[in-house]
Amino acid sequence: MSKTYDVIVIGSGIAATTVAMRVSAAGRSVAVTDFRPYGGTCALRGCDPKKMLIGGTSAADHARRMHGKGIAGEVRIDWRELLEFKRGVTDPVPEEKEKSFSESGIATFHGRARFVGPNAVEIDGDTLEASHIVLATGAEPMKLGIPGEEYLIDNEGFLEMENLPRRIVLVGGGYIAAEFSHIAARAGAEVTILQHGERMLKGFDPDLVGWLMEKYKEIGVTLHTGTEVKRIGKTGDGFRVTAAGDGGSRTLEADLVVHAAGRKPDFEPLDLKTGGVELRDGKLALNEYLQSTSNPAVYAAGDTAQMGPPLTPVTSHDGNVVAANLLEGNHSTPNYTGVPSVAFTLPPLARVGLNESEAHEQGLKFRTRCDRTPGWFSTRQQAESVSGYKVLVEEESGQILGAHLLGPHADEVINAFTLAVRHGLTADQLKDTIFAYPTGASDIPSML
Ligand SMILES: Cc1cc2nc3c(=O)[nH]c(=O)nc-3n(C[C@H](O)[C@H](O)[C@H](O)COP(=O)(O)OP(=O)(O)OC[C@H]3O[C@@H](n4cnc5c(N)ncnc54)[C@H](O)[C@@H]3O)c2cc1C
Ligand SMILES: NC(=O)c1ccc[n+]([C@@H]2O[C@H](COP(=O)([O-])OP(=O)(O)OC[C@H]3O[C@@H](n4cnc5c(N)ncnc54)[C@H](O)[C@@H]3O)[C@@H](O)[C@H]2O)c1
Repeated sequence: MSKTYDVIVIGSGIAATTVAMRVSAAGRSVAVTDFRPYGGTCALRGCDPKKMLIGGTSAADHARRMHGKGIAGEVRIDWRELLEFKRGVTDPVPEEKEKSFSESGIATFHGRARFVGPNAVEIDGDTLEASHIVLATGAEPMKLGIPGEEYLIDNEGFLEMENLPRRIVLVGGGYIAAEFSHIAARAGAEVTILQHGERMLKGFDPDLVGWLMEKYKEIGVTLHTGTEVKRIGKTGDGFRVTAAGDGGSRTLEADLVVHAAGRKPDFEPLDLKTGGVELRDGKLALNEYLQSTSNPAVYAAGDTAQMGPPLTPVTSHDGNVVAANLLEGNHSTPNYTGVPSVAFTLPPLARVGLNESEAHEQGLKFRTRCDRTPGWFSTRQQAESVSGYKVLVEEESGQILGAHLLGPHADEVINAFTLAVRHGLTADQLKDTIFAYPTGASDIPSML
């Protein structure tokens, strides 16, 4: 027998939670399902567990930078203890999340949903029907289509490994490679990154990424750009990674090989065709209200919608848009202006708004302020050696078009620039703001 709800939400990450809680609070009957423990990528396999590990590595890194400056003695990371510290925060999430759904009157299911009709899904033998179905199914590591792919561990495996292996190879050179390499190298592993692009972190400003690369050298991370992984083989107690690059073929021995080569939604298990949900260029075909153009009963939010950048604050923004449209009819559209992004390296790298090539492409007239700032108080006080900024200001309006920051406080200071970019503040308005001193934000007027 089938069960009927107003809304079925597939997934239990931030996008799903935002929709389910808001719609249920408005009195609609809601069912949620996930085939993994409840909580989604950010809380269980992404942002939060990663930041827990970075907390430990950053404490050790800071102590090492302060060596001979008032801090004495060797600092060592105890991986097992750090993992336990992380687990203390992340392990309770699934139970707490399910409890909060149940307390809100949301029906909870555990299993993979697939469409059995335009308004119906099947979950482990149960058929659920609803006026609306929300896809909040996130993204998965991309298939690389190379021999030995099965030997790769993904973000989930890395963030759960019991022991830190000696030699780690990361396949890819984006966010995950940038952050995991900094964690592993600080914790004592020999890390190599194999990146098929020309440089790391292609979404970030090239000059600031170049400055950050000095840090990679300093902490002993080996980077091979222009290098594509072709095969992974098993050896007696480890793996052999074969890659091809400009300089020919390269073979590396490793104890662990990590997937850091991009993520995308996995639509296959959902049987979208049966649900009447069409794809366009491999993405869900959605209108501006995040509603399927082929099946109006279906909406999508977060990484699976692929409308904004695949970042946590975007997933909750999408979730709010979908919830508003479900409750009051289509009227809300997402606004992705000024979404900030941070690579949590040590020090962190951050951006918001346009970079120089995007501003040129839009035909904008702008001035750029850019400098390295190792001599600034905020950097010296942290015993850091690498920091800098680039800020783009539109000539005529004086508005901040984009900000790119590298340094000990970049991950927090970017939020002040986010406010400026999203709400059209001018450089003069930011300059006229009185920031608390001595903080990272008190550097802002000197960047304008
Ligand atoms: C290692 C890592 C670090 C990250 N760090 C950051 C960061 O620092 N800051 C940031 O902003 N973003 C970060 N991100 C990105 C961020 O985690 C994602 O953008 C966000 O979690 C996506 O949320 P979501 O709700 O769209 O999907 P998810 O949280 O991925 O939730 C989707 C859920 O749907 C379930 N599901 C899928 N298909 C089905 C099905 N058919 N039936 C039932 N359930 C299904 C999945 O099991 C999953 O739990 C990171 C990502 C990774 C991988
Ligand atoms: N701090 C954050 O906000 C954060 C942190 C981690 C992940 N994330 C999210 O998760 C997503 C996935 O992260 P990611 O680092 O896996 O992807 P990414 O898209 O950031 O980077 C993937 C990189 O792998 C390279 N690559 C692809 N195939 C390759 C191959 N066969 N050999 C060598 N290199 C290859 C690509 O050129 C690319 O540079 C990101 O898009 C991001 O939105 C965000």
